[in-house]
Amino acid sequence: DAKKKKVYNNVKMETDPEEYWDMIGELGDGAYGKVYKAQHRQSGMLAAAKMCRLDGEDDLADFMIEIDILTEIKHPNIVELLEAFQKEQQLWLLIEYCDGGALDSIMTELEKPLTELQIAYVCQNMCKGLQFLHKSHVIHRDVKAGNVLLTMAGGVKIADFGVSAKNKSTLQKHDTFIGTPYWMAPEVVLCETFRDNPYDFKVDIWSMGITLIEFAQMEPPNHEMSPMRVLLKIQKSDPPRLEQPSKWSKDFNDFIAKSLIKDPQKRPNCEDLLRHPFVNRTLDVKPLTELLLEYRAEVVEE
Ligand SMILES: COc1ccc(Nc2ncnc(-c3cccnc3Nc3cc(NC(=O)c4cccc(C(F)(F)F)c4)ccc3C)n2)cc1
Repeated sequence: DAKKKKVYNNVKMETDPEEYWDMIGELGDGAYGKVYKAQHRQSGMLAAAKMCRLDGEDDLADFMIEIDILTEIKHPNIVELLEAFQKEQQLWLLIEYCDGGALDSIMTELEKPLTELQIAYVCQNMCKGLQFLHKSHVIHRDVKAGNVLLTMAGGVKIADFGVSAKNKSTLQKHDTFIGTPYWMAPEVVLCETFRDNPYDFKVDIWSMGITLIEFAQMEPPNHEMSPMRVLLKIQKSDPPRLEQPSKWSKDFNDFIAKSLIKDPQKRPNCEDLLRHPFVNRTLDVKPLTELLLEYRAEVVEE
């Protein structure tokens, strides 16, 4: 019988994106496939376009998890899916282009960490984005500076470049860990208590706490250790702290301590954290736009 044509309402089936979009540059060539900078011919709108190969029968169904998440989640602090195309064995995802790039690349390029005011502004926006994700019953599971995108206007957008959404359902596939261990919460490391755990969204709060240390020190805690050693350390040691606490405000140190509470039941959620004095105040976008102009100057220079 004719293969039942699956209807994917968010995907333009059997359509070539190049009918509407010009590929004007390359953004990266990661494990997931090629990513281009694309411009919409009609509107001039910019996008990041990722082409994924559909080799297996169930590949499209797996990518549909990512497409469904991104279609359903519309929030100023989460990257926005503009369009998705399927053409033969290719799936194209087009995401609104964030012209500031990823925060880990910005720190690497400028060879310096963020200031406390820049961290507070980014943290406030990340909390709002994560709050929305969690309210939509989506757990990110790989929060880190490399998954935070900026726009030159000072927009902060949570993305996920790492594993395909398929691995979002479980952290393990064929018993290999997926995702980077340095940002992993203790309960994830323990794992046996992890499945069907009502507090599993709290893993993103821990990873955000680790990401704040990464913003302040350019690297996550224990970055000098091997991934395997880190898993044991996270599980058995006290929560990490800033290396030089006296260099930072009491509020910043306290916010990190609360995000890095080992017991997920005692760890605060995004609502709780948005009431914390470190982020519960009017924060100017200026420190971040200054950072972006420095970064823009640096990149142009090269
Ligand atoms: C090297 O310099 C730059 C300069 C600008 C940019 N800007 C930019 N803006 C938007 N997207 C990207 C991007 C870069 C590399 C790979 N993928 C990118 N975006 C992207 C993200 C996704 N998916 C997600 O971000 C995603 C997937 C699942 C869940 C979630 C979340 F939980 F956050 F909602 C987010 C799918 C397809 C694409 C093309 N890059 C990046 C690097």
